[in-house]
Amino acid sequence: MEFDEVARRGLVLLGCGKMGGAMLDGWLAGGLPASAVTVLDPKPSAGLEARVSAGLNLNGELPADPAVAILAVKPQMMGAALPQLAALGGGGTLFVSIAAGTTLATLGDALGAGTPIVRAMPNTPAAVGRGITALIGNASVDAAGLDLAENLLSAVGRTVRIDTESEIDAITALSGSGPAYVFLLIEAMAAAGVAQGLAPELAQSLARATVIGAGALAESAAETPAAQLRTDVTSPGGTTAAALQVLMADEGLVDLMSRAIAAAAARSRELAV
Ligand SMILES: NC(=O)C1=CN([C@@H]2O[C@H](COP(=O)(O)OP(=O)(O)OC[C@H]3O[C@@H](n4cnc5c(N)ncnc54)[C@H](O)[C@@H]3O)[C@@H](O)[C@H]2O)C=CC1
Ligand SMILES: O=C(O)[C@@H]1CCC=N1
Repeated sequence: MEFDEVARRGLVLLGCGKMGGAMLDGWLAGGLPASAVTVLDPKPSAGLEARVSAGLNLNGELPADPAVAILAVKPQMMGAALPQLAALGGGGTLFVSIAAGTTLATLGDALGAGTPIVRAMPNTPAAVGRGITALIGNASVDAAGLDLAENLLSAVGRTVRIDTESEIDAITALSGSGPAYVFLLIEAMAAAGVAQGLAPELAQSLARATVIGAGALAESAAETPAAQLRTDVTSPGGTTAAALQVLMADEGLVDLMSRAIAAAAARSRELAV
């Protein structure tokens, strides 16, 4: 992407943990100069500290008029952390919050009337440019502000604009948290392989390669419904059918996933303050 305006005016990142760090990696890999980035984080990782030699401003003074400020602290820390950036509110700096739960109204109250704020929900595959981020702006964000947020987020994967803020709870539960479900699937498949007598290392690499390969196939066959891709694996009376009888039974994976995602969405609503 073109980082011109962000490179010229600067980007401030409040909180550089797993998700802030994943996005930062993506932006730097995409050509944003480290010297354009100011990170505020009381517990910087060693990897982040190593970027200081490339010009990244770590816990130093804020730029006077940054193009964008990214809020990537935990929702529970937002109230304590946000005052550090309050001086940038109400004006030309676009705020982009990726915090689960925290609403546009809450952020607007903290940052002052007229502050352009985009609420976004990314996921950690952003670190390798394969994230998916949903975003929505408040009433103070104009078309250029939304474009800027979308440009930044599309530098680390795909983006989708939404019209209703409350959809973010379900999106957080599905794609924000979703990578964890896939990693658990790898763990569960590997453990099941070990239970069937495979060596742990072999089971791990088979499980991982299977999920990676299936993901790539789902991507290359984007027009084919997942149900068809599943059917393609399933020989009548064969091994896959035997497994799917277990996974697709009442209270099987579909029911379990539905309950898991409902729990995550409920937690997202609880985190709303
Ligand atoms: N981890 C994920 O997969 C995703 C996380 N998110 C959201 O991203 C946000 C961050 O989550 P993670 O990166 O997982 O958490 P994390 O705990 O890895 O990172 C949070 C960072 O904030 C820093 N921090 C704490 N207090 C601070 C303060 N007063 N000022 C500046 N920095 C401060 C911490 O030192 C830490 O590095 C959360 O709001 C979460 O809801 C959104 C989508 C996905
Ligand atoms: O677990 C969480 O609350 C955050 C939001 C989505 C992914 N991680």
